[in-house]
Amino acid sequence: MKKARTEIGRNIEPGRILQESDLPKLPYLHNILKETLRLVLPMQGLPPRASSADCTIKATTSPPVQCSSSTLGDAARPGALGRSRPGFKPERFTGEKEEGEGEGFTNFKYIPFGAGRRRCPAEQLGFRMVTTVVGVLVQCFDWEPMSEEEVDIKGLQSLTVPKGKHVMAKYNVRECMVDALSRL
Ligand code: HEM
Repeated sequence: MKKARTEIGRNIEPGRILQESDLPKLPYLHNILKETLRLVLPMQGLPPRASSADCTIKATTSPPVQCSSSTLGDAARPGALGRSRPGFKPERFTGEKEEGEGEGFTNFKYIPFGAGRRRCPAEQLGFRMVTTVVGVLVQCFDWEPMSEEEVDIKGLQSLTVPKGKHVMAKYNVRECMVDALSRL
């Protein structure tokens, strides 16, 4: 949060609430969202797929088949960027590369929006909406957890993944943003 706030402070004029058009200036904030989606997928399963004709992949042909839903949670398989890599580290999406990581995380190692033809058509929209909201919350308010307990990130089983346990936090409007917020 401190790093995001520093980035916002450096790039947005004092007292102005950030907006969507500022996002290109806030790459660290964007990386926070990417890292969050790596660790906690809002949608765990993909809709089931069925092929309507024979399908040949590398010399193996299979007949039309209904595939069960593959889970995005499989992103935790070896070599992928899933939860097997612990720790919250937005920097992994920038220059600091670990083995197998890098620009864009290709080879299906990072697929919170699915992959292929049916991938989420609103990836850009979703990212921009959520990044703007999180950016404004960080810019305008001081946040404190209500307890020292580690946040339980487990979600409930469902198509999207509502949190099992709500996160309780206290917030205060930051002095420097009072005017801007009162003009809304
Ligand atoms: C952070 C936000 C979002 C995430 C993580 C997300 C994730 C996903 C995933 C994993 C899929 C399944 C892809 C597949 O089957 O391969 C999907 C599909 C889809 N999403 Fe999103 N999504 C997000 C936001 C949105 C928003 C804001 C919209 C609409 C305004 C949207 C519209 C759709 C639609 C229409 C599909 C079905 C695409 C198809 O079957 O061809 N999504 N999304």
